[in-house]
Amino acid sequence: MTPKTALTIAGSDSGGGAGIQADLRTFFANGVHGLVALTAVTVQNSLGVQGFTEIPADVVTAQIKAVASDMGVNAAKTGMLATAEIIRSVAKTLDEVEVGPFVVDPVAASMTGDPLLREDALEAIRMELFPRATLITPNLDEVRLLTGVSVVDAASQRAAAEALLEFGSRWVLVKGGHMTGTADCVDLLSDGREYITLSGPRYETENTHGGGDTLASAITASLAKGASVPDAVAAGKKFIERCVAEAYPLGAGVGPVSPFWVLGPRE
Ligand SMILES: Nc1ncnc2c1ncn2[C@@H]1O[C@H](COP(=O)(O)OP(=O)(O)OP(=O)(O)O)[C@@H](O)[C@H]1O
Ligand SMILES: Cc1ncc(COP(=O)(O)O)c(N)n1
Repeated sequence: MTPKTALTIAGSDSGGGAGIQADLRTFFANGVHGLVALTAVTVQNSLGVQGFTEIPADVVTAQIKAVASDMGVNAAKTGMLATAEIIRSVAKTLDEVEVGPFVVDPVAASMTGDPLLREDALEAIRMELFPRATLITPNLDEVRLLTGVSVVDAASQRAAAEALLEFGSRWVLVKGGHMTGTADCVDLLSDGREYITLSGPRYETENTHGGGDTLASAITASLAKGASVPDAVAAGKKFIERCVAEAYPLGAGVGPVSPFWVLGPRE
């Protein structure tokens, strides 16, 4: 049977832990066929991002149009978008082709602090993509950059969700992976009417490279299969928890979260 399809519009991670590599393996692990519009090639390992080259904007949009017109897209997500020009071109293309539910992960920098966007591009994501998004999934650094709100507890997490919804997405997920002083990892999902707290154990590990991408692509896979946003986010949270629990060291720096558990027990 032909599986549902999910499109990632994102960059490549030569270390294989984040970016399209994380998205494609998460799509596979969640039973959907992955489609790709590559935006940038990063030179990256466990220690950080040494540099990147962006793909010309017309080549990014041609990839989207090629797969959408022929194969159909049941849901789509964005990761690293690199430049304001790519963002504006993607936004225009989304008005011309059907991609189903649309998840925007406003990736601004790697977890090692290296920029993944040229200057002024985050503002373009806010202006051009948030109003078109079914769901946006910022982490706490991105929340601060976008709204000025520093999330330190449940009240400020809710204030951040309210401020982010002003930018026009239908739903927002304020991820709490980087919140300090909490025993659990608490993410907050809201559409302005419902406020849904997703709480799970915080695993002791340094190896969380690709965690944000993996969560957003697991959510996108569920949306492609027809789940509601709350159900897709709940399933994504369960998926990422298991991936963080089984994360492994690789290289001298930060290792990746692991989807290998889906293969069952191995030697
Ligand atoms: N140590 C942990 N244990 C369990 N879950 C975690 C842990 N760290 C992050 N998570 C979960 O992983 C998901 C990604 O959250 P996070 O806030 O880390 O996003 P991010 O900063 O975009 O990710 P990245 O690590 O890729 O930069 C969230 O659902 C969060 O609750
Ligand atoms: C190509 C690409 N896309 C996204 C990330 C963010 O992932 P992380 O925050 O885990 O470094 C990354 N490092 N590289």
